[in-house]
Amino acid sequence: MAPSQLSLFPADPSPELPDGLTYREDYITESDADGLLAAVDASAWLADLKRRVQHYGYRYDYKARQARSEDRIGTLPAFLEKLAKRLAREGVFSKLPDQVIVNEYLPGQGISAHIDCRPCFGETIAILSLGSACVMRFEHPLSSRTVDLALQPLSLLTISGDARHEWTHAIPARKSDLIDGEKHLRSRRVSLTFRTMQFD
Ligand SMILES: O=C(O)CCC(=O)C(=O)O
Ligand SMILES: [Fe+2]
Repeated sequence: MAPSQLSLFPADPSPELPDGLTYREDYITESDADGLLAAVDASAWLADLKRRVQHYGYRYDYKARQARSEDRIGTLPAFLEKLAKRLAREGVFSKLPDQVIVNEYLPGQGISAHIDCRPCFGETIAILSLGSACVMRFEHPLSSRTVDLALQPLSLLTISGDARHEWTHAIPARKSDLIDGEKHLRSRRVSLTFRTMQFD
């Protein structure tokens, strides 16, 4: 079994990741994660959604479901710039990511099924997970296929291709997940989502 499949939710005995998804465990170390969480927690949270978020680079407008050039906030802070540079250097992105959203999920919080804004953001989305594990659900609306993937802390998920354009992703709003057949109570999870802005 490929390492990327070890944490797949075993509802389907031979689940296959959607094309365009990559999942890597231990992308960062525990001490990197501690440093990132401290930096995030020293920054201001926006509390206008059900979950708290922070926006960097460009502000994302949840009502209009877009970010535009006029939504520019500024350059990424050093703690995110360092990761953005690593992601570009390693070829995860073909150019330096310039937009980051930090999401905080307390037990019971989630994000509803969506496709990240296609005209605003480039081909690749990269999500770094900190804190609690949680299940992300991918759904292919045309075929009704669903794939549940457990995102472990320190892991990096990249979404591109079919997974970016044809599948939705969501984090069910619940307090526990079934991971490898075992009930896993959620604690606080913080994710960092890196993107590249795309302008017409
Ligand atoms: O928090 C996550 O892992 C997913 C975040 C997400 O899908 C988004 O911000 O578009
Ligand atoms: Fe998303």
